[in-house]
Amino acid sequence: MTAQVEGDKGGVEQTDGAIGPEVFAALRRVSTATVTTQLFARGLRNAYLAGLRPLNPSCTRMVGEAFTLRNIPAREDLDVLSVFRDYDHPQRRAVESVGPGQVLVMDCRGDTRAASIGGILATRLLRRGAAGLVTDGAVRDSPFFTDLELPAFAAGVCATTNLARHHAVDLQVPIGCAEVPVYPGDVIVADAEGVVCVPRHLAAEVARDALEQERLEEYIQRLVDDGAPLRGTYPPDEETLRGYRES
Ligand SMILES: O=C([O-])CC(=O)C(=O)O
Ligand SMILES: [Mg+2]
Repeated sequence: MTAQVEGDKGGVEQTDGAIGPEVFAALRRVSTATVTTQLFARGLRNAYLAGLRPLNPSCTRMVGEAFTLRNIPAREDLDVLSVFRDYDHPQRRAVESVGPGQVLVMDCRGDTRAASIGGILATRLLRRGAAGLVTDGAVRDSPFFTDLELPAFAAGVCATTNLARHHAVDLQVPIGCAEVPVYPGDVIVADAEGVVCVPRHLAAEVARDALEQERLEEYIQRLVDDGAPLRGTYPPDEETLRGYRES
């Protein structure tokens, strides 16, 4: 694994070890659109978790390491209400294991016919210091999520409890979420547009180059807003780049 330290010009550079806080800080400042372009430039075209929407539109900014939970289809004889008497049920254990700053990412195989989590468990995640939650299934208690100060992204809402469709099996294994591969420790980045998964080993360089892309695009945006045509401006030719460097 690689990790990152603050570069001498305020950027981020790779070293060995954990992901540095400056990488998370940089990713918090850039859009998911920019992050997908940086991943695309590195050959990764399937990083955006299509179809997931924020449950609280005023609480969408989320960056953190993925903590994964895998569900398989439920079975009537196994998935009954009494399983929750076991506090170590994998769904409950997942909630009580997510660390501060981590994002709980749940694989529900895109099945929104039952919830994957509800308001009480989400409140517990918030109190544990989680950065947020992501599911390619549904949530229940969705009106409660509208005001919850926890970024939460789901493919739908459904009043039915998880046991009807989902059998939680594994924590911290590679999963598919909205058909995107998510490995434990990958960096999840979200904004009002949705959720992107950044492979852990790319987090630092994507953060660095995304910041630079956004600076340049802000400059281009201003030029276009002032009436500049696309030709020569977007993408920028040498003259526009010179103007940007001198700005
Ligand atoms: O049964 C569930 O999915 C859990 C639930 O409602 C909650 O956390 O409030
Ligand atoms: Mg509930």
